[in-house]
Amino acid sequence: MSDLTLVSRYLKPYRRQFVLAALCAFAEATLELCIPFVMASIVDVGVATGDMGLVLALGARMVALAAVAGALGMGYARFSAQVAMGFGAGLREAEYAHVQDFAFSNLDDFDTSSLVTRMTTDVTVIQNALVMGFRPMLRGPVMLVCGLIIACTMSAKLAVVFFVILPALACALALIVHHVAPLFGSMQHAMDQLNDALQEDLVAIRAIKAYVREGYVAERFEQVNARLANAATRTFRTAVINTPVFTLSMNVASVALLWFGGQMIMAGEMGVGTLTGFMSYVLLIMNSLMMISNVFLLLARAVTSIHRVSEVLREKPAIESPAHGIDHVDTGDVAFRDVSFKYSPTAEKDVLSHVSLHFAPGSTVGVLGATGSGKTSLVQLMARLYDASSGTVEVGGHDVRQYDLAALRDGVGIVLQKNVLFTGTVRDNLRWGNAAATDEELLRACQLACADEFLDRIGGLDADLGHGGGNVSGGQKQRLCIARTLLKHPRVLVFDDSTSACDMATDARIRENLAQLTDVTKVVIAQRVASVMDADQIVVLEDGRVHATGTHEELLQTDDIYRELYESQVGGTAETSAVVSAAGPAAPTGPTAPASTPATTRKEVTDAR
Ligand SMILES: Nc1ncnc2c1ncn2[C@@H]1O[C@H](COP(=O)(O)OP(=O)(O)OP(=O)(O)O)[C@@H](O)[C@H]1O
Repeated sequence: MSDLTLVSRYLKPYRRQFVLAALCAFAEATLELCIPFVMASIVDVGVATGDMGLVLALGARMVALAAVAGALGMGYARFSAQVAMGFGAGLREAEYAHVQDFAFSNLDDFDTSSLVTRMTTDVTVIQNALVMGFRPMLRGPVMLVCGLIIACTMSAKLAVVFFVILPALACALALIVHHVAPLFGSMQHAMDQLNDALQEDLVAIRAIKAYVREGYVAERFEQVNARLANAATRTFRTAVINTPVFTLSMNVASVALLWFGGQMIMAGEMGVGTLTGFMSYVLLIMNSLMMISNVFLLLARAVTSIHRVSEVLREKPAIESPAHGIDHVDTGDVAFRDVSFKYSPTAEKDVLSHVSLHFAPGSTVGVLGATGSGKTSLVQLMARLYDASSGTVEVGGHDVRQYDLAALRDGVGIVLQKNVLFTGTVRDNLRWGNAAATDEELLRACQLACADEFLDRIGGLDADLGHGGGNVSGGQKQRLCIARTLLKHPRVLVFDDSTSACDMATDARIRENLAQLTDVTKVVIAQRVASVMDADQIVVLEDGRVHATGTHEELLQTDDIYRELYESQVGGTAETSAVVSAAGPAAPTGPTAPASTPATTRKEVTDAR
């Protein structure tokens, strides 16, 4: 019921059309009820007395009634379409807007494909229930009650037939609806699974081809497709039983009425016209029951969808802006104070454990650690993409929870590990960072991110990046994503392995350029020691804990993990490395490539391919 109240809120803008549609349906049903009555008079009075004038007058009345009923039916179609389509659009919009407010943790709770189904198929199911169910929902009870009253007035004796057959039919239809309602739930779930498989396979179609796994994914798709087909077959196999049950009841009622009615005519208790009119009401009454059962079937399906849509609308965003939050990040000072974090409150183990760190404003901080050690989790807390489970994360001297979310995320610019570009031009994409940026500002950001090196080749700021940025290479995509974040002019800039697809020389040039941003704190997560060895501070994470912090030289001396990483990537023993390090990182194997490195490197050519 609460789901229904929640969803019906989106009907409010269409109240007028809703009432008009209801009035049309109601009036149409009432007029239709009068028609058999007039028909009985034509036969019993007009034909019986041979009064042709009366027959014609009553006939004209029947035609007029039918015409007005038809016009009302059209009125209903128009208003109900406005209600259903407007309501559906409003509901989809509300779901979409609410999903935009979801925190990362909310998104972890819903599969993308399920969200898609809930915004499309489920809304369509509710719309269909409105368009197809509203009219019979109003007409059904009106026709049933009025039909029974009129039938009783015509012949109370004959109407007894209804009181035997109708309860039996009602019970049978109720049983069918009761049985079929949960089946709709399983069918929608199977639909989610199909969408999930479809989405994953289409997104990964290139990888599927590269690994020659077409056969495997086709088989997997066949399975989910068969599951949906089976669920739908089970559901509709049961749902359609109401048609033969209805036909059977109808035929039994007709035979019984003809049998008893015939005897009554022969006994002179009833006229032929009355029986003819009565038979029309049989059809009307049975039809009304059929309508009501169909409405229940539609509603049973719609209720499942309403519940699924309500689940989305009810999901409370895990992270929200505080009222009157701080609207600007003033400095790039970052502090983690005894921070622990896990993705789910029920998870046994913390992903980050008692992390305490301080990054000075304007400094460069490198974050290293094995995969899964918690690097991404650590930096996500700075922009409040997730909230720490305990302890506090401070940016610019304030707890991140005190900031207005938009202000915080403008102040802490993250180039995510799984970065994305969108359909559109380079300019459109860069302006995600700053909608008001001029072309000069866009080009300056591209220069800093070393994206200017390929920009002319792909067609400049007007180049079309294609769907998901598919027209550029991995390394080029990363550089455009860096430029986009730079345009936000953040106080803290976070690179989550954001240059992994760039060659070493480009990586070094980007770092050199970013070093010019002296008032910006730069936090660089990297797999390559070379990417962070110039940093003011390097944080080594192990299994969610801070294993060590220090400069490159300090860590070489004191930290086993760092030393091993350095030796495995750069080569040499700790002693020789210390010598190398003492000699400066500009050694041939170091990170800073000669300034004369050609703009287009072997790696980039490979990327472009
Ligand atoms: N959305 C999530 N839900 C649940 N667990 C997660 C989620 N994201 C990451 N984890 C888990 O948290 C741990 C730390 O992951 P995180 O991504 O922070 O590591 P990382 O050091 O950045 O790894 P990598 O270098 O591979 O990117 C891992 O064990 C991972 O499985």
